[in-house]
Amino acid sequence: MAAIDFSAIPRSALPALLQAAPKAELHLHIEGSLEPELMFELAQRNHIQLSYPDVASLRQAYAFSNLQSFLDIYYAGASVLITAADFEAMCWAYCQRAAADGIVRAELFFDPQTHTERGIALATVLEGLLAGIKRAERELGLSLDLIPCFLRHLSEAEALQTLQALEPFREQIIGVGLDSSERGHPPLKFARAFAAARAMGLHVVAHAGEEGPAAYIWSALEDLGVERIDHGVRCLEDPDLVAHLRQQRIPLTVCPLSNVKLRVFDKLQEHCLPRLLDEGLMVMLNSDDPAYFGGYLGENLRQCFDALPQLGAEQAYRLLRNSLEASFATDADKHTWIARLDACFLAAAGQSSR
Ligand SMILES: Nc1ncnc2[nH]cnc12
Ligand SMILES: [Zn+2]
Repeated sequence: MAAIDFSAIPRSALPALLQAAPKAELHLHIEGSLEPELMFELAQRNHIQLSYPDVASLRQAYAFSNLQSFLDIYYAGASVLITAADFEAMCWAYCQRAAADGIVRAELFFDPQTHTERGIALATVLEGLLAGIKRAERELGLSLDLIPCFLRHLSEAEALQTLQALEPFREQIIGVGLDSSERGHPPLKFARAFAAARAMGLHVVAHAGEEGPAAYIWSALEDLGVERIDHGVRCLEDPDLVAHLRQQRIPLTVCPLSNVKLRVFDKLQEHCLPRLLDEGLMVMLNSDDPAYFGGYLGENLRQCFDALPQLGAEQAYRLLRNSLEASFATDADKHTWIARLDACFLAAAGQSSR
């Protein structure tokens, strides 16, 4: 392949290119894709009373001061999910939006304990999500996999019980993650649960360095053995960590609109994304909880390229390519998608693909 001449791609061409080019989403909580309209529909169907009278007032409540203020509302929202059909509807709705954004691969987080604690069987959750996934693979041509996450505000014993409950579904998941309230819950707390997951041959990832310090990123790498860091934006506070992340090519699944909504950064213009790219880190964009944070992956890309004039065609290519490379898809699939990505950028630069 000819080297892509990024200087030949004008900034005005980027929105269409970012939209059309193949990309992966690696940090998406499927419960965070539950839009208020569907939430109210499911609440009515399941005879559940929400704390807000209508969609408009619920949306108004989406003004968060930090991660915990969001999580309180997010867990309450998930309480409308009761039957497999509910999980399927939520999953299918996300997949349609993902396909419209040019996503070819998505690795979906879900929180088993958020549902089992309410008496919903893990089998029901998985039956619904897998039905949505199968439909999206068939009708939209997406490549999808599931990553259950342990809730870090709960104990390690509960994480181990959850892992045990997941064992019958081993072939339906590709990895495990760690999410929920970060501060006060260092990764080390889950060292045995992650060792057990690795022993099952599962991929392992963890949220770290979103609100928590750079030390939590080190701990996720060293104590849990994670392959990717979810968020990780606070790595910049530790130059040794930045050097390590660069040398080891550890992916950081960065979520800019989430970071602004949860007040990690005051505004997108102040987001550290350009610095992370300048440091040569393997970053890509993700939507995290798009129904709550004001946009899906396409919107994250659009708003970042609008707000950050330092980003151009080369950075756009890097972000998309990193997303595909950092995925847990097969090498053959990654190769196919990267060839398509290259063809998109070569065409935009007016170069031939051959
Ligand atoms: N951004 C986030 N951080 C931690 N836990 C989460 N669960 C859902 N979204 C999350
Ligand atoms: Zn997240």
